[in-house]
Amino acid sequence: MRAKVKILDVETGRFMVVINEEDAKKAKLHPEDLIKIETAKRTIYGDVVISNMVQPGEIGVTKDIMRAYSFSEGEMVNVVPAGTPESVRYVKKKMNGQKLKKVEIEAIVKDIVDRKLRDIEISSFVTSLEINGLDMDEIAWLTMAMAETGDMLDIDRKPIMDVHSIGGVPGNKTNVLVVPIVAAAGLTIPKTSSRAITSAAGTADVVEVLAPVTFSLDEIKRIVEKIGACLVWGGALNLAPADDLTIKAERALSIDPRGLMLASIMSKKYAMGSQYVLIDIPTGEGVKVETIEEARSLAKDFIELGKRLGQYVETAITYGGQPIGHTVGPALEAKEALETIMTGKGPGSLVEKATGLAGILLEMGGVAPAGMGKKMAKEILESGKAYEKLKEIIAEQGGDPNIKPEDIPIGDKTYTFVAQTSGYVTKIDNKAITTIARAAGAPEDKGAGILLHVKVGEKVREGDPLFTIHAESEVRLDQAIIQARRMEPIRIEGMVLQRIGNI
Ligand SMILES: O=P(O)(O)OC[C@H]1O[C@H](OP(=O)(O)O)[C@H](O)[C@@H]1O
Ligand SMILES: Nc1ccnc(=O)[nH]1
Repeated sequence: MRAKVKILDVETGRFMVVINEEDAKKAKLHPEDLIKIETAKRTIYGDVVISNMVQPGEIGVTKDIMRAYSFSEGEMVNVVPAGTPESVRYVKKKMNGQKLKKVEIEAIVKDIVDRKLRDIEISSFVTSLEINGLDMDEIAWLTMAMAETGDMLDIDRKPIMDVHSIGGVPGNKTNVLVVPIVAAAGLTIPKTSSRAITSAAGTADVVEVLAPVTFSLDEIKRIVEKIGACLVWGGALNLAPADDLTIKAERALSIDPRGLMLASIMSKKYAMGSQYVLIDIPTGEGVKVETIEEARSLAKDFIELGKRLGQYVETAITYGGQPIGHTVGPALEAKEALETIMTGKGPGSLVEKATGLAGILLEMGGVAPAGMGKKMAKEILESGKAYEKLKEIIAEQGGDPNIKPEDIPIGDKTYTFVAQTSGYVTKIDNKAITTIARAAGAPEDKGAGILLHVKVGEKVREGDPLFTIHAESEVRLDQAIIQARRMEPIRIEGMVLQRIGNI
């Protein structure tokens, strides 16, 4: 069928093509069918939506499509039913627990990027990876396919350093400090982050409170060649574009299958041209990796994958048994990160982790002698040089470099939970903290989240505040309170844990 393009002021988060009811009947098209739109220059795929908001002979394209492919109003296109893509068979093969071939993985990734696989199929693929996993060959093929279906950055500075956390631990604003410390030492670090996957705030969500994070590759090249660093959102770029589409399914399910996580992280590092990569593996109860053995095995996989891609990878297994610092949620975390970098002082967990990771990078990049990296990182943080570099990053990315922690708006609907008994904090439940912060509206509501008044090991008296929930709306606050009452986010125990007798 030939049709005239009508540009719609509608955003759906998916590629959708609106067809008039009469046309749909004639062409035997049904809601959610996959259709192909062809012009002389391009072919794109989208899901059918049937509506009389377009006239017979017209198709409506949404803003989501327009952002990726520009059409002009009135342009004539061919509309053809697309049928089921071949790669669905390969998704099913993985569901059955079979190893995929290189070409099959390439077909799946290409179809994800071309939007031939819809959210339903992508989420089936993600679920099949969660259940059946990938071996190292499959992971390497997936990584390359994800990188090669997008653009590559070529920065005119060497060496290129990079850092990436596998995430999972609440409050992980660490890399907002690590990147400026490393760049202040003269190294180049073009950092891309994803938004939250399983947590209440990804690094991209946190940085966005301070400055825009959405840039083109050319803009990133300009920023990094000028100041040696950036803190941007990877999903905005055509950099490993399948990543953001699979992350969408992961976020909805709050899962991050191991093989896909390796490919997600390393495809972006590869496309950014990173040569020396440090991977942070937070380990502890209630995060992605719960035991040191699992962390070591994952570390080995990252290093092996790096070798196959020609990158030098080191890993740091870090303490993830409770949140990092005292804040969880984009604005609260941005505030804490800014306070810490401005004064050189902050929560022990945040300062220790940031300077520990930055120190490893300073040694990997050859600017600190072996064993001296952490000391140098601490000096850079305490001297204010890291803060100066963060200000440069904020300014180059279009934010206000003079932003102060107190300027950052935090959700003003609050509720504080207090200790019901005196004792010691013996556990902060990572999963519960994330669930409550998300219920409060994080990461979409930037001001939503949790402020922790205590950390593990601290002594509390009955009635002392334990944590405050911040939300931007009363409804969200109530939902978060309900979640918090259902769970035990902070456990308080006396020194005598149990009395057992007469057995
Ligand atoms: O904790 P969750 O949401 O699962 O993981 C996602 C977070 O982990 C990584 O952190 P970084 O950018 O290396 O600091 C990602 O980029 C993202 O910010
Ligand atoms: N799966 C992922 C985990 C952490 N960061 C990413 O970019 N991707």
